[in-house]
Amino acid sequence: MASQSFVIRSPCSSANIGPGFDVIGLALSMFLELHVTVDPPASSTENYPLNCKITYEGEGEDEISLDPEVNLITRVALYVLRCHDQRAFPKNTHVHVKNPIPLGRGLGSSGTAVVAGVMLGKEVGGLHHLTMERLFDFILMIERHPDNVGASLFGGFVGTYLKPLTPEDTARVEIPLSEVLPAPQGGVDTGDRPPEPPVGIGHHIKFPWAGEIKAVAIIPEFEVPTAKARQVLPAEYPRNDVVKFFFSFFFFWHDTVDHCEFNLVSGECTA
Ligand SMILES: Nc1ncnc2c1ncn2[C@@H]1O[C@H](COP(=O)(O)OP(=O)(O)O)[C@@H](O)[C@H]1O
Ligand SMILES: N[C@@H](CCOP(=O)(O)O)C(=O)O
Repeated sequence: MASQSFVIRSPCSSANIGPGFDVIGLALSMFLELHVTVDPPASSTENYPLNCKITYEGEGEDEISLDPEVNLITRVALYVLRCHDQRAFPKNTHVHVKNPIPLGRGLGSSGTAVVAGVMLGKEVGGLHHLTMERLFDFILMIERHPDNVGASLFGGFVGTYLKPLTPEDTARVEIPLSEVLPAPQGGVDTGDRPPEPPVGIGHHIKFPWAGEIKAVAIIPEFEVPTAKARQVLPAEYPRNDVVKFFFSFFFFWHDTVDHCEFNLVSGECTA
């Protein structure tokens, strides 16, 4: 393999927008960047686990692991690689992460990292046949709320939902995350092939965004993990609240989506 270098940029996102809970996401113009070099000549004497050296600057630099078996980005890349019978990164892979996105504060940093991870797996693995839709399947095996990841992958203002799966596929995707992402194993590779995603887990629709509306993010000085934030939500909602929800969706749609004709049959949205 010839040496190569490239940059992957993945935008952060805001989700749970208004009434679009777990459905609508918006990509924002702040990007996680992976500066990747793959330099296979045998000249290097350095040996990194799984052939991958990670360096990191920016938000989270004191807490994010540089071990490729632990780091979320490289674990996701390894998931994609191992589904294609590549057990490790190509020799002498260097991933330099530049991250301006605050962690655990509502800008979808984990979804952005997962999207960057599948892109990394695709590029270093030479897996050029993987379409954006197929990459979405891999992402949805890891992150089951499609809104943030849909926006980070496809860009812009995006509606997403998970498609109903057959009972067999439902059984296949209901698997612990640890069986999808290679767990830290102290350098021992079990050789297991991880479960591949069924085809077409999710669907997305791109909406035209009304250009007059600008996004302003207010970032708190404390972190709240998304999983913990969700625990305060009630399991059921009174009917009045549900009616208000649909009402607000109607106005949200009218005000936010610029001149969009939504075709309920095709799922297409045309400006
Ligand atoms: N650039 C990154 N590299 C590695 N892991 C990351 C990165 N960004 C986020 N993560 C992981 O995602 C976690 C934050 O996820 P989460 O609680 O869902 O918050 P957010 O709303 O920012 O997505 C971090 O604690 C870290 O484990
Ligand atoms: N619907 C998503 C929204 C989470 O947003 P985040 O920015 O806090 O990651 C989910 O619950 O995962």
